[in-house]
Amino acid sequence: MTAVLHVRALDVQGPARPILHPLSFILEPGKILAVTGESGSGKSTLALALMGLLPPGFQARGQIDFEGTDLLALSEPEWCRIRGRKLGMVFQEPMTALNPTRRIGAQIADPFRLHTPLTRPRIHAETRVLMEQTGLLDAGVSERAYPHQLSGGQRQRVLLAMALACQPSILIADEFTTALDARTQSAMMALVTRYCETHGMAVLMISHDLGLVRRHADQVLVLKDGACVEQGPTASVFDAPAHPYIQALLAMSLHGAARTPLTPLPVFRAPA
Ligand SMILES: Nc1ncnc2c1ncn2[C@@H]1O[C@H](COP(=O)(O)OP(=O)(O)OP(=O)(O)O)[C@@H](O)[C@H]1O
Repeated sequence: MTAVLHVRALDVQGPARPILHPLSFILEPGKILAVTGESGSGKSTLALALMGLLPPGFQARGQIDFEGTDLLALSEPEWCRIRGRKLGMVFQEPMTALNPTRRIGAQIADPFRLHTPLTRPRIHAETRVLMEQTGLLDAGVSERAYPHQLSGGQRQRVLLAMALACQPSILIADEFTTALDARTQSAMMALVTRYCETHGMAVLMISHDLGLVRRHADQVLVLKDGACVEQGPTASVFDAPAHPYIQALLAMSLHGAARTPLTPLPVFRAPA
């Protein structure tokens, strides 16, 4: 199958040190690639690099080939034409990603206004469809609500609605179900999977939740200290993990941290 995104030897240098060591992978249409690894392993940095949103002082090198264009060579105006239209992203922190001073209906409508020629009544109708698909209408959330009037999970749904609005070729979802209860999490994953099946959307899903990864991802990439330690089809990575790091992550997720002896972090050590 032809890749929708081909990442070759992508690395990210931070202000003081390398954050991501060279990574290569592909995203296939209609498939989900999960990126997992411990906190600080570089998952969000990878997502931000793919969206051209690295913080100041960070530098990405390598190649991110999307529809014959190297994204790393794009100017900011070129990025603005692609972000939100071809590449959708759901960020980890919904409160910082939403504008607190604007009603959520207007924010969900933004991608239509920015990237499509739809008329105002059509935009309004499409906004309602997205609110219905993401369960916001059923939860009694009004288009006129402000972000602070919503729960964390509802705000996460608003971000998903915005990301899906233009039926992107790629969705980058950074821990987007972490704030959701199990039932809502599975409804959101069902919606994402439906977009994969019906629109051929490819997904890069960042998650600590190995159960979620196992249930939904086609491929897995495991990061440790900014380097890829294992990647491949989900069944192979879970059933026969080659690297001791993923073996340890799986053991902890299966048996629970309480049964796994952990080295205490220096900050929690009792004074001598
Ligand atoms: N703005 C920044 N300036 C300097 N270092 C940063 C900055 N943002 C992230 N880092 C560092 O980059 C590394 C990777 O961080 P990143 O947020 O990508 O990890 P992560 O795997 O997404 O973690 P988490 O699961 O906790 O979100 C960490 O060591 C972090 O301290």
